[in-house]
Amino acid sequence: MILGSGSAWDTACVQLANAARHLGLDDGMHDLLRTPRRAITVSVPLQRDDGQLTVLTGYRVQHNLARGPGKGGIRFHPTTDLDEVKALAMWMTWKCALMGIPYGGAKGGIAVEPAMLSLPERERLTRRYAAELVPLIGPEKDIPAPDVGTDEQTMAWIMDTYSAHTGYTTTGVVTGKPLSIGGSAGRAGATSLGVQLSVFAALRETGRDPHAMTIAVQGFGKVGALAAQYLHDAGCTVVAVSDVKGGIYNPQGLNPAALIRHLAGGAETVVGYPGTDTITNDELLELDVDVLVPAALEGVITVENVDRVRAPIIVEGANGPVTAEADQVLDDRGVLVVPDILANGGGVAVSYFEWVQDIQAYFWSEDEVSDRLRALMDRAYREVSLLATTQKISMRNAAHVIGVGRVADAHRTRGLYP
Ligand SMILES: NC(=O)C1=CN([C@@H]2O[C@H](COP(=O)(O)OP(=O)(O)OC[C@H]3O[C@@H](n4cnc5c(N)ncnc54)[C@H](OP(=O)(O)O)[C@@H]3O)[C@@H](O)[C@H]2O)C=CC1
Ligand SMILES: O=C(O)CCC(=O)C(=O)O
Repeated sequence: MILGSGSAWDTACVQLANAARHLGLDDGMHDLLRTPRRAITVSVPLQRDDGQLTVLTGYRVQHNLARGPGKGGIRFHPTTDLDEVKALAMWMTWKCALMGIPYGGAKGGIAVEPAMLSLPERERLTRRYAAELVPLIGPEKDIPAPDVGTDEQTMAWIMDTYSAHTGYTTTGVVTGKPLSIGGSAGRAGATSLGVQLSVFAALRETGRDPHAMTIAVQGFGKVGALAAQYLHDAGCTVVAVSDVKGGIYNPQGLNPAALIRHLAGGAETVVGYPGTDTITNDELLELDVDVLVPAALEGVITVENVDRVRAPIIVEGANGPVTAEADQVLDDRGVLVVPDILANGGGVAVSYFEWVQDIQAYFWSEDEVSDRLRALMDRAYREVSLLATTQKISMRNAAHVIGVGRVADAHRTRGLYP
């Protein structure tokens, strides 16, 4: 195992290097797979509601396009930078290959705190950023989707801005759109459903009874909130959840649906929810639970805290929550880590279904979407688990070996590499 410095980009490069070594890839192919195909930085001027002009920085990285158009979310977050977006784009490449969907990997973002912007400011910012991306994106080129700090409305503005440039409505340029303009049934909960299915697959594999399981979920956003709800609805006891302001804990279990309603009713944070103790995000990661689901940001389990992480199973709802060094420690300790590119692959899988439906202009029922998602998740989990068991490698390494191997194969088959 090769170790790195702890940044998302370093972690992604270490994971690639481990897979490349396992696959016996030569240095040229390894370089080709590491290097982003395109990386663009754009300045995004934003006129604030008070008339002031602020210039923000946006990014879009198309990491690899060998298997199809770029695919990946757009993040609005204050610490977003080019290296983070490169890492997230690389993970999208392996994720799409692992899920068996015909895309390359991409990701984008703007370094901004969206909570500080009014709705009209968010719209102006999104449209201006989208206008800068118009030459790069499109249903056959690169298809953005929501990520941290963005949502269905953001996708609607991007779709509209793109369509205004092309001169006709192009629904397939983004996924994760509202249903009324070509979104797919089931996309909003798809990542979370995939996380729940991954948790259950890991429990089955290790002979654990879901009804006896305690679970902690970090992050109560688009992924974390519904993952907590689906796990609760499926019989697990969700004892802790958190957002950026902190976490809440009740050893008897929380009711995620009631908590979601509490937030929809205007509460700004989960902290202070009646009948719960307040804990920090660090404390949540270190709880004595059966399953830990990090579903916020990358790099939260590091060499600094990994020895205090007690869950025997970690299912990565977030991208890159465990650094490469911490991952090695967990592996040595026998912790079962279901890696991000598998565990959260349900989101991009249903994004693929949305794009297919947009292109056909023919839409499926939620049951059809959910059945197809379950089939893709099940196949991907079984492939990773089988390789991990037969080759005696971690689920992380196995997932990367499959994803990286498929992309390398696409390059060889196309003849871009001898
Ligand atoms: N959306 C999707 O379909 C997919 C998302 N992912 C990944 O899942 C993760 C979460 O994404 P998503 O749910 O969409 O994002 P959201 O923006 O919807 O939610 C993020 C959540 O994390 C919380 N959070 C932010 N910063 C911190 C922090 N420093 N410590 C603890 N909690 C924090 C936020 O709190 P607050 O609301 O208070 O800011 C919020 O609850 C990301 O890693 C993303 O890349 C992966 C696959 C698909
Ligand atoms: O739905 C998509 O296209 C991408 C989702 C995403 O950004 C991710 O899987 O990390």
